[in-house]
Amino acid sequence: MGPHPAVAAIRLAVRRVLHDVLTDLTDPADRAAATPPLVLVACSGGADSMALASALAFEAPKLGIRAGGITIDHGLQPGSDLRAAEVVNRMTALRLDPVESVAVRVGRDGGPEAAARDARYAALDEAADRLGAAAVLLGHTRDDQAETVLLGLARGSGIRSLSGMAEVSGGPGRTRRYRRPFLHIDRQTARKACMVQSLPVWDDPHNIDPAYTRSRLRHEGLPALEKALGKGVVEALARTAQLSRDDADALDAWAADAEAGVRDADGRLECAKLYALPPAVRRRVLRRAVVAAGSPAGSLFARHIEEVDRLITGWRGQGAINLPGRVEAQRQGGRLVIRQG
Ligand SMILES: Nc1ncnc2c1ncn2[C@@H]1O[C@H](COP(=O)(O)OP(=O)(O)OP(=O)(O)O)[C@@H](O)[C@H]1O
Repeated sequence: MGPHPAVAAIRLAVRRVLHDVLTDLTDPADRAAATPPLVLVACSGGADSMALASALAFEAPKLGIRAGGITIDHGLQPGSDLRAAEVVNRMTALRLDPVESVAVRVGRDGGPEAAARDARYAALDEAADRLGAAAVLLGHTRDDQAETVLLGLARGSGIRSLSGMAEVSGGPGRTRRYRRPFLHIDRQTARKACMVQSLPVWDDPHNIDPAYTRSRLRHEGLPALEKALGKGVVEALARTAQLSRDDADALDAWAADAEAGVRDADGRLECAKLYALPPAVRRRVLRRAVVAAGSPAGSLFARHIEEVDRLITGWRGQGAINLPGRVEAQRQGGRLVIRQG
């Protein structure tokens, strides 16, 4: 008898990703540096990442891959170090090796969720570099993706923010470090896979704390939407993410091409040529120019770009616009001058 369908589903998802990781290791230097290659799972001890850890432990040896695990202790609750130690034990019991717990100090920038995430990814990057990992697997599910799309929609900042999380994304110097094998797997399946394999899971109290936006969305928002629109809404939102990502990538590529055509010999942006571009492309060209001038991409919001755009489409002699990172945008003689002050 084969494994339970939930276990088969998570294993297949992980197997596919491990094949991709091996395909990406085409650089002979990479292959030589890490033989056999190491893949890490980022494990919180929750159902999603425990299911992921179990599937990685099962599939990796069959492909000649070493499987390890990292858990991050955010130090946000009393006893979090003991819990991290317990997660290490659980990963060790799955025969992952190496297994580590890394304690981080969570700052305050951008609210508690964002600060914890920043600290977590910095620690995962550091661990992956130090251990020479070819990839780090994350346990985000289709439900997480649906939540991310809704959060993006509520921000009102365009299709890039509707495109949710990528199946493959980068860290510093590594464009394809993070992999999300479960983006097409629902949370129930991950939970079921843990249950039938008798894997103990730890439910993060933050996930049910109504003080957190994502938690409210998970426990109140999405169920209300499902009630109103039907059960397929999670799947539809996840599909929206994929379609939006493809559209956003295409528009970004268009904007990269268009940018060269709207600069004059001195590299300044010509307002008349910008005006002639479709708004979606023009706003992207402006965003690229503002980021290139030194504005941190993470602090630049749609409203900033809209204001710069009004120098092109709503020109009535307005003054310089101040942007994050001490960048200034100003219209001068039919040209847009964007520079750091
Ligand atoms: N403390 C942590 N240590 C290591 N990895 C983590 C930690 N917290 C989150 N992750 C990684 O990020 C993924 C998404 O985490 P998040 O908290 O957003 O979702 P979740 O649904 O609570 O996941 P899980 O059920 O695995 O805890 C996790 O599946 C895991 O891979």
